[in-house]
Amino acid sequence: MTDAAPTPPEETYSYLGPAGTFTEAALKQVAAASGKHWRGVNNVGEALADVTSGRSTAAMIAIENSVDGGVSATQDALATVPGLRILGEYLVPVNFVLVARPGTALADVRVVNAHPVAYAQSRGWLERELPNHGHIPATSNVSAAASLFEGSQADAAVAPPGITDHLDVDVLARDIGDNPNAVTRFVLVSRSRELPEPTGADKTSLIVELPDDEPGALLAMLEQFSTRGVNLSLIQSRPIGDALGRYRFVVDVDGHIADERVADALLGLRRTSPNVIFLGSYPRADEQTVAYHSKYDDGIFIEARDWLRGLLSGEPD
Ligand SMILES: O=C(O)C(=O)Cc1ccccc1
Repeated sequence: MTDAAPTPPEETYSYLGPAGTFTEAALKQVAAASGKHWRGVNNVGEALADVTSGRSTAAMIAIENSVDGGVSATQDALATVPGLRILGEYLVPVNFVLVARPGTALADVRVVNAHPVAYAQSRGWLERELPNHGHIPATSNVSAAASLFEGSQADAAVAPPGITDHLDVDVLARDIGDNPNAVTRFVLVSRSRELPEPTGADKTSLIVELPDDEPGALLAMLEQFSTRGVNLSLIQSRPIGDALGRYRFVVDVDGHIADERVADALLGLRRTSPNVIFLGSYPRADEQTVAYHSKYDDGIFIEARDWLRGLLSGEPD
């Protein structure tokens, strides 16, 4: 008699919950997550801890939005939690409604529950229409509304338009976001070492530290990319936190680590930076093919390497 094979743990995906958040909408775009177990969590740290502990296969987290910039909690977590890789990016258009318990009028609203990132994106409307309001931070856009029924001192909440599918709330105002075209970028993060295949429309995410007190160190870092024809789509500084004036750079570059020009730039960074964290190469959400000059084609780098190898091994010219 043979032993039955152990049942593998159910594949789980963590996301900022509860159901109805924009983060859930991003996870719905992931074909591999369909039909799997989804675990709603309270913050980015909890989502990433699920991944590092092996409790979850992957986690969906917000990393950047078009109004308020980079999500610092996410950028800092990716810089400090070891072993994480980004498998893909997903874009979700975001707009917001102001909701309240049934029967509340806009004129009654004194205090508003809102996720800090949603609050930052609705600040113009809130300051104009509710100039004296107070703000209570919430863990997510849906929990902002849910807590109105759980003893919150707030009278209203900033929430996603789909909130009425989940909760019995009155919508006091629609489209309260300061930018009607706001988009949030999410990333799916895992511990997997498997690199997504290059598609020609890829992005590589890195975190780079600079040598201390070296004039021109930032320029030298940027030159690693410019001399290989590699375009940057994001560069943002975040304080390292141990002393004033020490920063790390969150960098997104066009291209895949399997592209020779990107690989060569990474070698240059590794030589010149005290710490380079490779967060992953993955397909761009906008599917835009990466454009670059033909002098940075893979074949040009390969030929140069072969030429050097030939010289070293004494091959005839
Ligand atoms: O996913 C959500 O709904 C969140 O609460 C986080 C968030 C906040 C603002 C814009 C996008 C995501």
